[in-house]
Amino acid sequence: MQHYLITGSAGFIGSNFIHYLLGKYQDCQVVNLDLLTYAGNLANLADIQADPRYHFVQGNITDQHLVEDLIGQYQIDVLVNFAAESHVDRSISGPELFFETNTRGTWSLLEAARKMRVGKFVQISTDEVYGSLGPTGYFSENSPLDPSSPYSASKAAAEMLVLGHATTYGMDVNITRSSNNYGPYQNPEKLLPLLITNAIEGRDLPIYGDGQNVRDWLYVEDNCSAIDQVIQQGHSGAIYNVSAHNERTNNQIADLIAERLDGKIQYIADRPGHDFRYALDAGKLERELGWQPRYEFAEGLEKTIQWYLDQEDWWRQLKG
Ligand SMILES: Cc1cn([C@H]2C[C@H](O)[C@@H](COP(=O)(O)OP(=O)(O)O[C@H]3O[C@H](C)C(=O)[C@H](O)[C@H]3O)O2)c(=O)[nH]c1=O
Repeated sequence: MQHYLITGSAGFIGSNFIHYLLGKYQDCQVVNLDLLTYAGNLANLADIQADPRYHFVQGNITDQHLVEDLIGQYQIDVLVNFAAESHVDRSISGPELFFETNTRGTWSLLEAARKMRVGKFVQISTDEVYGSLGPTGYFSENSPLDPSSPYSASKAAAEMLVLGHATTYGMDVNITRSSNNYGPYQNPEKLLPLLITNAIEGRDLPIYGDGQNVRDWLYVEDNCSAIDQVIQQGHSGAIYNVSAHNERTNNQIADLIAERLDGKIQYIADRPGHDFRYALDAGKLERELGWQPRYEFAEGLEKTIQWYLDQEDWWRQLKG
């Protein structure tokens, strides 16, 4: 039986991952450590709060003593770090918190995991650590890191700390770098849920600059299956890109949503330092671990739109 400490699991990808784990493994214990910032929402986990395999603790990943206590108390063998400030626009207006949570926080977790001899440490990272691509080509795990924003720089720095602990202390670590996730429970500050919910509300769909920027979209459940596979089979020290090869311009995304929900696009000022294109080569994950995404983009998008249509109470509270 595996005992997981999963940080930041009241957020988007973390809460989806807990649902995935509890659905797949009858025999596991899951501790969710989450600070409950604006991005954490226990409503995401309401359906499992009484599950005896699940335990929630409110706290900060920078609190190393708390993390050490939890590791000891729950005999944790796998620590998965989802906890992060994740919104690029917020990192531009308030960068310090991104350093504190994403970089300092990862440091505290690593130190706690090292001292308490956790078996496996998995760092959830992002394709944004590579920076921006031109119109062609793909990032592989060997591409140089060239982050553009305080957010991506804080995540790249965190990765270096993880690798340093692996090399120096022999810790068993993995890093996953996924492309843009979408699906249920994503905060409507992010592009896809923002456009969907704005369209439902009859508001314009804001697109930065000329809308030609490209993102590589991954249905969140596919990211969860990839992370699970990395935990179970990932080679010690390895980094894995995670992508379903669904590149779309922001204009294409906005057009699809505008058409489906009768919305109107409005072009607005561009994001400073806006990366032009992300596109990942996920061949290593596919070849070494046999991972494949399950969802085509059209199916994932329709499921996502339907979820937001069905869950108005959930997102209206967040949009305030
Ligand atoms: C909020 C917003 C965004 N955009 C554009 C900016 C990007 O080109 C694209 C997606 O933006 P979003 O902020 O949703 O996501 P990214 O900046 O690509 O970053 C996201 O995906 C990576 C992998 C992470 O690691 C980040 O944590 C996650 O936030 O839409 C607009 O055109 N209008 C808007 O109102």
